[in-house]
Amino acid sequence: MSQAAISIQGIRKSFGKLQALKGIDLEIQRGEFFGLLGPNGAGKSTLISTIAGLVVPDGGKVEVLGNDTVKNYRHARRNIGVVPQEVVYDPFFTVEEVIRNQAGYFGVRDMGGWLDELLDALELDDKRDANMRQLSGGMKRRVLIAQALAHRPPIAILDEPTAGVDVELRRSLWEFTRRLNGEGMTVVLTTHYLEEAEELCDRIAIIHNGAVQALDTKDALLARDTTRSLCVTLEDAAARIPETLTPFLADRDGEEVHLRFNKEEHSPVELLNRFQEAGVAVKDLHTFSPSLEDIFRSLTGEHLSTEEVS
Ligand SMILES: Nc1ncnc2c1ncn2[C@@H]1O[C@H](COP(=O)(O)OP(=O)(O)OP(=O)(O)O)[C@@H](O)[C@H]1O
Repeated sequence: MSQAAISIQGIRKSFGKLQALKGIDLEIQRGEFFGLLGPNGAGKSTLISTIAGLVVPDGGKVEVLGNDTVKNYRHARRNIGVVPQEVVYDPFFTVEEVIRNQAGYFGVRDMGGWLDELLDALELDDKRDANMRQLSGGMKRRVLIAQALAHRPPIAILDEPTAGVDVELRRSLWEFTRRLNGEGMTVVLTTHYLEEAEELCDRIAIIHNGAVQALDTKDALLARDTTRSLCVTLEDAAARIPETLTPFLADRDGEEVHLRFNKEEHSPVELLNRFQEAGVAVKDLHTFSPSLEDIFRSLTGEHLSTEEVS
């Protein structure tokens, strides 16, 4: 079957005068690990809510495995598990009850071994009888993920699942989502962590001001920027930069010199030779390529990361 997992066609949504989504077209294929990136207020959560049928668009339509999210809400909704950004929970239930209730809501009475698998993968085994209010913030977040996946949907949508989560848990969540994706689940992830998108996603849509600014594979996005950097450490901190290299000079701090060049026109070896020709000795060097953060910044003019990834 060639049907897309999620087909988004011309979605528009305004809140009063604010146009949150200005006509979004996206097709997410089955089995993809898809990243939705954008700065705060770009429209990512509104788009996710539209896919989940929680927001009715002003125009356009979304289909989940061929089911229209408005006309055929129940079928569309059953095929997705949404992990919301906000941690909302019922304080009166235990972890196991919360997960079972959610499965029941989608008509799954017998979770079989899936409950244990979820609890194990999310490291919640010893918390299965704990009351939700007894859990730490990170644990509650893990329960939200288990809850969203309780009915074993073919598509998982994770809205910043690792925001505020410690490094170790973040790693284990990455592993788990990667495993689910490897088993055939389509995963859509919104994140502020470019490191996360770079590591996990096959294709990435960059959303800014309610519109798709770029949509491509991660590798193609990274290849768009042909700028490269060469950083050298000079033997002599007072040495003059050869004139042939001054057009490339991005920064200098004593013996540390940062050169920026276009890889299609120049090479690091050529630039190093220019030092040698001018008799300036180089004691160390390294090169680096632009990151998704650089590409993101050049497309949107904004930084994506609001927190440090430690
Ligand atoms: N229910 C609402 N009523 C009014 N304005 C809203 C509502 N929901 C979202 N908005 C506005 O729509 C725009 C897009 O918001 P949205 O939450 O979709 O962005 P986002 O990309 O998910 O941002 P973040 O990364 O901060 O979560 C924002 O300007 C937001 O203030």
